[in-house]
Amino acid sequence: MAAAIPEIYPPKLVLAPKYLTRRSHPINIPSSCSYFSSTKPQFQLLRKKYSSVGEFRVLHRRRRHSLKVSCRATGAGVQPKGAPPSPAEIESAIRAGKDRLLKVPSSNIRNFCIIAHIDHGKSTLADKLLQMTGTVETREMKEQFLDNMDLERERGITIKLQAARMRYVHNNEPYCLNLIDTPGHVDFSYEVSRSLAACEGALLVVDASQGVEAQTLANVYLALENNLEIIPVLNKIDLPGAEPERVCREIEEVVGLDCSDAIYCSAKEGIGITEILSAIVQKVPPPPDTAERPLRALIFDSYYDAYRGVIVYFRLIDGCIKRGDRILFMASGKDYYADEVGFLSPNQLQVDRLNAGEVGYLSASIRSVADARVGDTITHYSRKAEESLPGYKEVTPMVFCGLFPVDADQFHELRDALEKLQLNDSALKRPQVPWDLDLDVVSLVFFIWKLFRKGWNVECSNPSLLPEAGNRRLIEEPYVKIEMLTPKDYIGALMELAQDRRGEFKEIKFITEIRASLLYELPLAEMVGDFFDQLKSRSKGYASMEYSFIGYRESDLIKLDIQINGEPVEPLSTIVHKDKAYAVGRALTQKLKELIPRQMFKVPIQACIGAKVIASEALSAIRKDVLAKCYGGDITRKKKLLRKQAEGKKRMKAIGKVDVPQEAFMAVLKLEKEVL
Ligand SMILES: Nc1nc2c(ncn2[C@@H]2O[C@H](COP(=O)(O)OP(=O)(O)OP(=O)(O)O)[C@@H](O)[C@H]2O)c(=O)[nH]1
Repeated sequence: MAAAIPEIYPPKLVLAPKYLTRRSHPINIPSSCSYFSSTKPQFQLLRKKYSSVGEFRVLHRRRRHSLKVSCRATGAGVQPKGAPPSPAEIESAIRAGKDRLLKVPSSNIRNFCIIAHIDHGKSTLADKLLQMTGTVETREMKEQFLDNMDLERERGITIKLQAARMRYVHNNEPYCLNLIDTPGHVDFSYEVSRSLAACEGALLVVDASQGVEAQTLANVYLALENNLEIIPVLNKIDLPGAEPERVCREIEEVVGLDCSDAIYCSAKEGIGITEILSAIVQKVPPPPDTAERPLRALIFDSYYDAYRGVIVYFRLIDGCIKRGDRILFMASGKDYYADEVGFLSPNQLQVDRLNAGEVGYLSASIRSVADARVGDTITHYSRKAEESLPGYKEVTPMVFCGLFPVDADQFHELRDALEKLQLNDSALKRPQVPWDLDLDVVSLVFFIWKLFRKGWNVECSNPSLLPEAGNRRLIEEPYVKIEMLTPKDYIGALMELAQDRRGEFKEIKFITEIRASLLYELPLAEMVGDFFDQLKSRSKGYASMEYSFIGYRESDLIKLDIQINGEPVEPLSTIVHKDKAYAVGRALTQKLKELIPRQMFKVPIQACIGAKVIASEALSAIRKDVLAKCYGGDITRKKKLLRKQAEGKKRMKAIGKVDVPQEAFMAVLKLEKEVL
């Protein structure tokens, strides 16, 4: 254990600013120090490891010039921070649980993740593992440690991946267990696939009272594709409705996994946790020892920190990474100096170096997450890996959304907010909106449609720009393949739902006597919105689904325009399937009639396809009783007053402009979802 101490307690040296102002200034360094940092953050040290005498270079980040600093033997100028610990200090560190910083050989490292359907108890189990291994003190435990984004807590689902290093002693040998938490929601399958690629094993957590769900299957297939060792765990056995034996049989039949030594557990009650930890040590293979190869690290998550730039979470597949290394992101082609490397336990802890097989984080003053995307490979700038790690995918936008503030004056604030969001989420593409225009337009939920005209193809994401039917040859829309797993009683209801949404039936399979899998292909436009809600409500919450993009297909789509007082309102234009145009048109006009305030003149509200009006409503005029002041009196006088009023209204109608209130756009958005 004593040999590992320098790794645990690297004596830190702080380089005083006065030594960074002149070139080639000699510095005296105590020989016990292994690395140092600078008190001036704008300087980055290129060589941090050195012997007591030698030279190293200091780089000024912004100016990109470097200083040469030579070192002599001991003396003043650099203060060591923290002397090596005494044996008594080490013992107390072990007692306090801080010995998890201890390095273990790669044969004692286990990298694993937990895969499960949403709400089957992944986060609860992860928290219990952290607690049982002493990684997190019980009193430090927040409600759930791994779901530590506010949004995640609020919604109760895991969105962003997190990782944690745990120390576990098995048969008197210390092991380092790295847990990578995966999001369980259908929308994050790429992130799940990258975190699976960072592991050698997976705990397959299945709710013993519910059984295998669509997403369990999808994630198990992903795990099998990545050659992971899968350990089945049946959770929630404390529930009265738990049937672990039945669910075991279901896993064997549906997934084809041997469940003879599946672990029964209750993450909530803490039952079966030790068995799970032992199974991880015994069954999950250790990472191969490839520390000598050129560096290759797989990024499985990243986030933007306002002070340190992008923080990258990665798994070291080959080689090693040290603080101060010049690193290259192979897909984005960007290079940086690693300011800080460390691991998560589950809070970030800095270390000097990480080796092949370990999971850690780094910060390198990276400005945008787009430079270090999930799935990208990190290598050394000077000793590049020949090939990047497989599986990297550019995330292509599938759903487009028009965002707008209720108050049109806040467009610039909205733009700033979107820019910030984009720094943090590389999947977000900012719209090409002419921000400088006085925009009080609103767009509905858009997708990309592909248009094929004679000889050339275009992509269109704005319905108001869709050419008339005569000017285009064909139009394609994105399609998805969808698999629904449902108890057999709800098969009819779900088939009806899919068919209503223009779904093409592909296959039905009975995976057990009582559960079936339905396969459909349908347009993405029909699936976003409330499809998932409908699936849940029609199956009383028992069905689950999984989908994947399968490509573009030709479709009979048309543009539906809305005209108010004869004027087209472009932001309300929408693209709908021909068969649904009438229903959408009718619903839109009716809703607008309720929302637009009455004017002094009659306002027609029409839904049109090209020049053809398919639905129409009229907003009646506010009438002033112009005859009120005529007590009795001459009929010709009354007629004259009425004629004058009618003329006035006619003139107003011709020149009058109807303001559509922002609430109307919002309500139409909601309605679109309901009708579609
Ligand atoms: N009775 C019982 N309830 C449990 C057990 N494990 C988890 N739960 C409950 O199940 C619900 C879902 O648990 P989570 O751990 O949030 O589920 P999850 O799989 O992480 O969900 P996502 O983060 O959304 O993917 C919570 O209300 C937990 O309290 C268990 O062993 N027994």
